[in-house]
Amino acid sequence: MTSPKFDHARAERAVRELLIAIGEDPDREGLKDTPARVARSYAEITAGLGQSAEDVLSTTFDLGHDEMILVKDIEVWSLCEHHLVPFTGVAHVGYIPAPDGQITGLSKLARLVDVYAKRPQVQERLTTQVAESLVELLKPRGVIVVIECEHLCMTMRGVRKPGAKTITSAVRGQLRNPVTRAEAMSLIVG
Ligand SMILES: Nc1nc2c(ncn2[C@@H]2O[C@H](COP(=O)(O)OP(=O)(O)OP(=O)(O)O)[C@@H](O)[C@H]2O)c(=O)[nH]1
Ligand SMILES: [Zn+2]
Repeated sequence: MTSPKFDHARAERAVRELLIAIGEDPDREGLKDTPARVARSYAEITAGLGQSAEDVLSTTFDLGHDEMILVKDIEVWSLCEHHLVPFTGVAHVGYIPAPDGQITGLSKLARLVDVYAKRPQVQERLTTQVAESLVELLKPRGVIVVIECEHLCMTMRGVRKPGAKTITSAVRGQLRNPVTRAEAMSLIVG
């Protein structure tokens, strides 16, 4: 779902301007449909701007499960807000349900990552937003979010260090307890 704020005509004009700025001819055969294509592509990769955590965490149910639930290796594609090039990797999202046992669907954790990844972002904020929205909406006893990404702004340009990975975490509630945290980390790393 595209963000309602997305202005296709303006995005097309901007891409046309950018092509001119880099010394290209936006009217040559190969480029004539590019502004519209790039606009559609940006609508898709910034679709999270039109979504909220409430949209995806509205389905909850009570399974009486009171131990940690962890979905690991959720693919992440986000957009570095400094250079507008991708950063990509995986997110691991775990929580210990609230005492009333309310849990959400497993796919909703992956959808939540996308809500905050599909927009101009920095990895630290992405990590915190996923954790904070789980705290707010599921009222769990604990949350752990670990994200590992490669930033193309560090690979294809600038410092040019392919393979460098940035790892960020946000840990809340009972998962800050060293024993529980170590158990979660062993599941993530193992
Ligand atoms: N903390 C953080 N930094 C990021 C992230 N994505 C990109 N950056 C950094 O943002 C910084 C922007 O630095 P600037 O000096 O303003 O830009 P620049 O001249 O293009 O920097 P270089 O990338 O070093 O060439 C760079 O160090 C990037 O590596 C992120 O998700 N988190
Ligand atoms: Zn960057």
